[in-house]
Amino acid sequence: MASQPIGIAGAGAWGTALANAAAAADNDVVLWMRSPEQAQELAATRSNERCLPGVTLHDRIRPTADLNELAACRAVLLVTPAQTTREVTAALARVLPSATPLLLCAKGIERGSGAFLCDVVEEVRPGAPVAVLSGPSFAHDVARGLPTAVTLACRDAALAEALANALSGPALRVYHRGDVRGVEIGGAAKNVLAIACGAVAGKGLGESAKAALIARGFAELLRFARAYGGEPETLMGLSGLGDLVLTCSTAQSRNFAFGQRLGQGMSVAEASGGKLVEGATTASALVALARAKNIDMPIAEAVEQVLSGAWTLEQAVDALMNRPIKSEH
Ligand SMILES: NC(=O)C1=CN([C@@H]2O[C@H](COP(=O)(O)OP(=O)(O)OC[C@H]3O[C@@H](n4cnc5c(N)ncnc54)[C@H](OP(=O)(O)O)[C@@H]3O)[C@@H](O)[C@H]2O)C=CC1
Ligand SMILES: O=C(CO)COP(=O)(O)O
Repeated sequence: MASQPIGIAGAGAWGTALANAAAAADNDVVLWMRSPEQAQELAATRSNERCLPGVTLHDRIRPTADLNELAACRAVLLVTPAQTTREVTAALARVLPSATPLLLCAKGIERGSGAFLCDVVEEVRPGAPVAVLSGPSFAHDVARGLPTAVTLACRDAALAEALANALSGPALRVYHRGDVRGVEIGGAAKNVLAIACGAVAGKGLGESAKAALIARGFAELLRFARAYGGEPETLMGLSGLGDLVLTCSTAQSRNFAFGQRLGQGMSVAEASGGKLVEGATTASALVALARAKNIDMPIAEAVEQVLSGAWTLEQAVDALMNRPIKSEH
């Protein structure tokens, strides 16, 4: 069992960084990507210059474009954008044994259905083990071997512990937990809130406003998680508060950088700079889920109104500042 490789589906920045971390944790790694040309290039150059420049692939990583090579893995990490979860899980379901655990590493909520990603995976692979890996972790930091700590959640406690041990290495500490819903909510929602923090930075509204947004954003996260079955303690940990603080603090985050460009006056269409901005695709689904249960999420609402073109940023700031004064908790 221990000699089976770890599989990674998706060789973007995060998939490649996790491949290096898993290899550093003494695993053979099969790194799958959809493009045969990219797989050949990674195998030949031992680097992924397009997605993670300047990082050398660990010797124990085998790049491939053949999905069948994941069939012999002891677990597969799904590291493609949130909105591709259904499609890629369906492709994996055709080749993986039903007992192979799938670890979701994307952060988002499915648009259209409003489904949490673990529910999407369970729908596509009924009865197969599913886990989620999330927390404050920039791909470049992990790939460079900088100290990082994340949370892995799985309803099967023994499996959560085994997977956390398998992936923990010299620079990556993986904590385990049973609260799958809480962990995935933290990762999905913090991206939306980080857009707001970026916009505050881009508009020059000051560090005090940013700190207020983080604290009030965290209150939104807690309310949402409670209503959808997440445990408050989970949200207070790495995958909630930890990732919210990281993503709201620096333009190293694509979500923050996107918000920052909006704040500087760029249009929604221009601001992503061609990069994956998960908060922008998840905002409408998050807000729809909040409205469905009457959860007060004014910051997420404001982000959604700006992204949909209903409000300008100035209107969003006015709306947030002119809410009725109330008790803090
Ligand atoms: N980057 C980071 O620091 C972190 C990212 N994450 C999360 O991980 C997820 C992926 O992010 P990241 O790796 O940075 O994104 P990237 O944009 O760097 O990479 C996305 C990868 O997914 C592949 N892909 C896209 N669509 C499909 C598809 N339909 N089928 C198969 N492969 C596909 C892309 O392949 P191709 O090149 O062929 O298009 C690319 O390799 C996101 O949800 C993100 O929030 C989580 C923690 C940290
Ligand atoms: O999730 C991340 C860090 O934990 C990466 O954030 P971005 O997608 O905003 O770059």
